[in-house]
Amino acid sequence: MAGDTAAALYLLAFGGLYTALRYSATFSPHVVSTSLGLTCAYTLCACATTAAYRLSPWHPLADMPGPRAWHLSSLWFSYVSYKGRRHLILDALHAQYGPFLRVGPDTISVNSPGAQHIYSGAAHMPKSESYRAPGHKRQVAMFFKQPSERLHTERKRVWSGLFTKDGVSQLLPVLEKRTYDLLQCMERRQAESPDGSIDLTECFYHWSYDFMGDMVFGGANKLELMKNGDPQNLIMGGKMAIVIVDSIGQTPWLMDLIWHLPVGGAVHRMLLLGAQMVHTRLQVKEQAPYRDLMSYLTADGKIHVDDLELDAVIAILGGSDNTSITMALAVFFLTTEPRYYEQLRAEVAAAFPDPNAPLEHDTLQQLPLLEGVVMEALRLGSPYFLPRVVPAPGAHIDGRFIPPGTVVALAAYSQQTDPANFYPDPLSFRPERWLPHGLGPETRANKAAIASFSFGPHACIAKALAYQEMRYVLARLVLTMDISPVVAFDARAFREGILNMRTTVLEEHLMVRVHRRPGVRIEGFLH
Ligand code: HEM
Repeated sequence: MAGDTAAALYLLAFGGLYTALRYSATFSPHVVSTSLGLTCAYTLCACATTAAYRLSPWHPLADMPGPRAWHLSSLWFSYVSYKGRRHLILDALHAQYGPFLRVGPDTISVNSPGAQHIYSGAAHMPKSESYRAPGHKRQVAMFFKQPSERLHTERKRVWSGLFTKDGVSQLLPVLEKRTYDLLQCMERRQAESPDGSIDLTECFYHWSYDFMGDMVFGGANKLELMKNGDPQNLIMGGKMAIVIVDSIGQTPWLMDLIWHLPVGGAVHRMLLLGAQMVHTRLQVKEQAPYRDLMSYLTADGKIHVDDLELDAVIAILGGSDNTSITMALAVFFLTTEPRYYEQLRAEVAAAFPDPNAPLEHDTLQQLPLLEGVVMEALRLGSPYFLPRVVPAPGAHIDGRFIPPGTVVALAAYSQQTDPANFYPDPLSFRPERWLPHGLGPETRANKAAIASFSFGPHACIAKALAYQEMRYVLARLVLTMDISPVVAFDARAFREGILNMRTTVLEEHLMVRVHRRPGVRIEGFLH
């Protein structure tokens, strides 16, 4: 039962009790306090019985180790998720308790390569309730959680038209234009800034929103964040919506309640924005010279407009958030260890001696250090916790039986920093670990352990495009710009302030100075 329905029934029961006492033959003047007392007593009994059962040896997860307090209620895990250091806390707890860790009454985290099976098609594990659309929304999808595997496959097939080789190749001129817009935006903001510095992450956020606006709506919504800034607070509003779903969503009944409170406003606003954008796009007569996502979704007229709105939100958020933050982290690591910036430039410049030349993707993906930079930024920057539900009659992970109904997720960060997979210096940004000679004869760089795009039928639909975007922008940046952190920049504080709640939130700004390289043209330069 949804949390808000349960709360309504609770109030109804209280009202019923009050009415019964009020009009009973043995009427007492303390009818309100008696009703309240009885309701509280009932609540306490219900909580105590539930808590006792969750801690008891009869609970199906009784033999799973983990902090006892976390077994009592999923509220702990919601709180830990909300604070943004869940991946670090889980990592420490896995080190203490082993690969299987009970993190809630019905939830476990698994730190083992075998846990990738959770996401495979063969496991048939649906996304957990944390992905469910709150507020009894009619739509069939929230963060791509469809009610059945068949509906999910059907919807993904419609989307996939855009992500074929042909679909993506149409977007490349747009990517190139938006990247030149980014370079101009960086220079303009720097010239306008009183201390001559810019927040590079913000520039990347704005770039990715503008590019997604083109990709999803053919530019019909004219967001133009790089030009106009973000007066509607789209970026932080979108992030807040993800944070709420990823943290409070771990306690689904609470999510249903939050939906009706002001704190759920970020999710409401995001859905409203999706609705407005779809509406604008559907009104536009003149289409873009390439196929946008909406053209695929509306092609056969079968997808309900409510679902179009939700898909638009998924595309804008999913498509802009991860890419921009991965690039920001890559530049953070490259500029705090400038030898990497120089080495990367040397590699890219050897392949493209003219900094304004078109950057063919086939060449970009052959550049080993560029690949290493992207892989390291993904490895350290995507500590996701993606919960799935074990179907009946249960499942085996690494030979251990997991009862049906258990919510289970891979401890991605622990795998991505495990010395068994990445050695030496698993916690450091070392792009050369991906090169043929790596970091010496002992090097381990286990690509299969990178869970950044997840696995199986729900894996990221845009993985190839995302790689293409990141390679393209990073290559163009190093070819055209010198970038250095401002003198006061504290790299340690920046790294410690990287929070993750499925979206990455930075406590510190990535403040840099940029200088255009000699011979580079930016204004009006397009192929
Ligand atoms: C560095 C960039 C990106 C990363 C690291 C990334 C990561 C992921 C991950 C981990 C998932 C699985 C989520 C889950 O199961 O809860 C996912 C799914 C998804 N991503 Fe991405 N993503 C990126 C870029 C993009 C872009 C550019 C788009 C474009 C719209 C996109 C669209 C989607 C969609 C639609 C899904 C749902 C797929 C499904 O459930 O079948 N992503 N992504």
